[in-house]
Amino acid sequence: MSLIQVKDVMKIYQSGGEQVRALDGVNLEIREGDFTALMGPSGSGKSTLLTVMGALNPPSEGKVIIDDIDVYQLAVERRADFRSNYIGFVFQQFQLISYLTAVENVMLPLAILRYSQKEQLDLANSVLEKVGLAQKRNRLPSQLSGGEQERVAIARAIVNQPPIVFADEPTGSLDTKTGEEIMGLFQSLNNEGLTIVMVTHNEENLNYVKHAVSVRDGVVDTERRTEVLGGHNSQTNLVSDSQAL
Ligand SMILES: Nc1ncnc2c1ncn2[C@@H]1O[C@H](COP(=O)(O)OP(=O)(O)OP(=O)(O)O)[C@@H](O)[C@H]1O
Repeated sequence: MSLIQVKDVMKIYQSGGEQVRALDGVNLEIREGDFTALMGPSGSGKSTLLTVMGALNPPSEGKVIIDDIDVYQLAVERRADFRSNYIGFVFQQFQLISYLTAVENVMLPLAILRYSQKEQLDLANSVLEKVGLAQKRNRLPSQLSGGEQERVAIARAIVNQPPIVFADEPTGSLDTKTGEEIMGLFQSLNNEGLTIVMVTHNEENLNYVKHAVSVRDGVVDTERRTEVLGGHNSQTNLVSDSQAL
């Protein structure tokens, strides 16, 4: 079933006196349970597409429909509520709050959604356990490695069980081995049903995804679907290479 539909999306930024056409007629469908990589050269529009899909960045033209909801038709406050319930974000620089511990960082989205203190703590602890950080829950971000900070950011993104996570270059600042561990974590979350859309420059990450989309000059250039065999993906399993929509 199609969970996210991007329909004829244009995004034009005003930069000084200039107009930058960051997205130029994008059509894309993300199915429920998909794990999609957005790849492409620097400046091609990947992050813009991610934020437009993530209900954070209104398109100049076109629509984004998530679970049959036309997200930019929602008033700003309702769109913020929608984001809180439907979408988790993981950014390359993690964006953890430096003076809060790991568990306090993970509790934040639940505090915003007005969960009780006990629910916040119980859910944050259980999700930190899931990402392998239960022992370090009381550390500040500065007392954690890059991979561990990434795990906290992932825990924070999934703590209120949104159906979708968007990640922008989540392995960009990690060494190869840590990057592989993080991709393995994303893959196991996807196997549990989480829909994930990820911007990445790293071709190795294609080993973990089900669907790769190439973005060039603000358009979706090609799409490839991978077939998952026994829970493991391989680039050799690419089964189709079709022109996008
Ligand atoms: N807020 C903004 N104002 C003006 N121009 C912008 C803004 N954000 C992005 N752009 C421009 O839009 C185009 C697409 O940028 P975007 O960040 O989406 O590309 P990207 O593919 O994610 O790049 P990278 O891989 O380098 O992160 C670029 O030309 C960029 O300079």
